[in-house]
Amino acid sequence: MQSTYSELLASAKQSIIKQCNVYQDYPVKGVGFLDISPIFMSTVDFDNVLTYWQHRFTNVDLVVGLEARGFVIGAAFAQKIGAPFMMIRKKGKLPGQCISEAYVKEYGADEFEAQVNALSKTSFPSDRKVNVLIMDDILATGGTLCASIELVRKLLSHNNVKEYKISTSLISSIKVLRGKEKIYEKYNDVSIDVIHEI
Ligand SMILES: O=P(O)(O)OC[C@H]1O[C@H](OP(=O)(O)OP(=O)(O)O)[C@H](O)[C@@H]1O
Ligand SMILES: Nc1ncnc2[nH]cnc12
Repeated sequence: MQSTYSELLASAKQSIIKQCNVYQDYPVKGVGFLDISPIFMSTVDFDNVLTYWQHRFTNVDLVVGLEARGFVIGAAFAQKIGAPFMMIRKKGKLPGQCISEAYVKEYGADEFEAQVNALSKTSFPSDRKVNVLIMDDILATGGTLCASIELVRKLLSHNNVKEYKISTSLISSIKVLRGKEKIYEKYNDVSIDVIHEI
């Protein structure tokens, strides 16, 4: 019998709790690092997460994965739902003309880039809003996600996509760091879906 939405969410949440580990004072003192990588070693647990997302997000026209852990998550989900996948990479990793956004994350500063022509060969629906899903593992301070949203908005504008909805999907978020609030303050039209908030 088909699982309900709440059963799928509960199953995904349990898989994350079961597989993910926290490392104190890594990579720097004061950071509680949430390591989600073990979930990729369990096809059952990883699929629980992907299956929840498959029911949570429909009509996804583009999946965007954030370097590096977001690549694993986003590419797997994009392939599962049959959607195109685009990488947002750290500065200096992408050839050709790029747009960039510098940002600060919980334990340092970084800069994202996206190729200007990344969407040039992709055809999007013209009879409804284009649904873009940005995927990553952790929402901590929100600096990373903010930068990725800015790049996606610029890319969509560059490709004359005027009607779109940007959704974001994370395995986990760290509530005390108020990353969600940072995003909602800057982008009130973006949705944030987190399976397991700690
Ligand atoms: O919410 P924030 O405070 O901005 O931090 C969240 C980001 O930090 C990590 O990326 P990081 O660039 O450290 O690493 P990775 O290359 O290992 O994914 C994580 O994967 C998120 O992308
Ligand atoms: N606490 C944390 N755990 C894992 N990844 C992170 N990226 C930023 N903060 C993090």
